[in-house]
Amino acid sequence: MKVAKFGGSSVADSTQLHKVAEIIQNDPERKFIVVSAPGKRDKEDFKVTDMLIQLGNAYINGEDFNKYYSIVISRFKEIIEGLNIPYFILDEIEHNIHNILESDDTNKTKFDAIKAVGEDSSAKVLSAYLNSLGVKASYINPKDAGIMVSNEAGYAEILPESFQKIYTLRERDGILVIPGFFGYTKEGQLATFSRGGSDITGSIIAAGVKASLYENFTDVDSVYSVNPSYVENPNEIRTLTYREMRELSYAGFSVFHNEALIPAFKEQIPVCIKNTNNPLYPGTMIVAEKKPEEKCVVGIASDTGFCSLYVSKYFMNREIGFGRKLFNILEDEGISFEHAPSGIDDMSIIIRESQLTESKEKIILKRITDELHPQTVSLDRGLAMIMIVGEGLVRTVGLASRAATAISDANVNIEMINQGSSEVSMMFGVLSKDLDLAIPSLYKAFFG
Ligand SMILES: Nc1ncnc2c1ncn2[C@@H]1O[C@H](COP(=O)(O)OP(=O)(O)O)[C@@H](O)[C@H]1O
Ligand SMILES: N[C@@H](CC(=O)OP(=O)(O)O)C(=O)O
Repeated sequence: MKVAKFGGSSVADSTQLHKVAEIIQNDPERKFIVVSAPGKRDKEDFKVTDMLIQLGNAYINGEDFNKYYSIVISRFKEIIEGLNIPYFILDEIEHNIHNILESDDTNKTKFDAIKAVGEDSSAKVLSAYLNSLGVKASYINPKDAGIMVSNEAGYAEILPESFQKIYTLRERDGILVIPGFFGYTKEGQLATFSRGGSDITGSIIAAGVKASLYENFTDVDSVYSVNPSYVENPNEIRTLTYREMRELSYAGFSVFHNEALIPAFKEQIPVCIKNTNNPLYPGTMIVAEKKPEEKCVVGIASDTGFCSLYVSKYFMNREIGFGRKLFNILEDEGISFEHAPSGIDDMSIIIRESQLTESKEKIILKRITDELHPQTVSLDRGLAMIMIVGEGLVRTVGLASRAATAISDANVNIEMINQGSSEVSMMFGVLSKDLDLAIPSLYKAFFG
């Protein structure tokens, strides 16, 4: 039995949904179908989830939300008409939105429930469409499927007790269409995963039902060695290990959510990234182990929006508890960190900029100055992280120098290097504005 997840681009309109139905019917093993909310139909288009977020924000701020409501409803109206399925589904979608807004829930819960309307509606639409084609299919709400999550709206995590119930879905008749992106807390409240979280639902279902394969259908033929927005026709990756894909998706390969690999990895379910627009193409397999390859680097990922908190103090290495006190300050202020390279007298902590408002920055710098008495403490914004990833990395001589040469060939200054903490990746920090130069140069050095 397989799980097939169809992303926003695959359910963006009725033409895409025709393809989805054909893919489902072409393989009787495709029993568990997970869907996202309708995504962009072209570059200028909007994602339904973004409109729902605008709707939720407008509602909470007491502003007029009708503009966003109409956009969402007209998108589903177009899809329902294009598929020629019963019109009452549109009424159901409208009722759902009104019920959420008029409920007694807190604004936080209502907001998450509104965010999930896109996925929930997509699943209802697809199961009705499959029925109209004579295929036995039913919509399954995540509560009914057993997806129980932690009480962290917008960042929910799966609870381990979910998997036993999910396994029982195997006994149900026909195709099960499950909305991605959300689950329910023990108290019965809806909570969404982080953005892009339908990939996580697909992986949870695949692990729960012990699927033979988790197929993730998107709009590209494969995972490429570099984000295709930086390089034309980049190298296609045929096979990746879970470790490689997790590092790459964490560092910016948005094609697959980095948290989505964990449930599949725990149950050793192979994952295949495939193209809804070219379903016979083999795609990219993600597996536990692969044969050693000639090329030790499989991909170069990058992401912007980081800052570096730099602290220096003589004899930092000998001051017992210095690191703990520094991290305690961050913990107290509710800040998580990404990397923390350190030296004898220095430590840099890489943090996502979105976490540090100007007032938070002031508080943290003052507390470090007052409580740790460093020589220097400063914060540099506008950083990008580049991650070079490959299983063979630790065994290959001269890789760091090849990468550093490629970056300097592009006339880009390296702000930071972090190698050694992960066996499969090497990290370089550069200024965000230099990414357009550094990435093509690195790509040329390793794949050109
Ligand atoms: N290394 C990469 N390989 C393939 N696609 C990538 C990579 N990095 C970023 N992407 C982007 O990921 C997109 C697919 O992910 P996403 O937009 O989330 O799809 P979906 O709508 O199917 O969920 C691609 O269109 C591509 O622009
Ligand atoms: N619709 C949600 C969840 C998701 O996974 O979407 P997509 O498959 O389009 O990345 C979002 O936009 O975050």
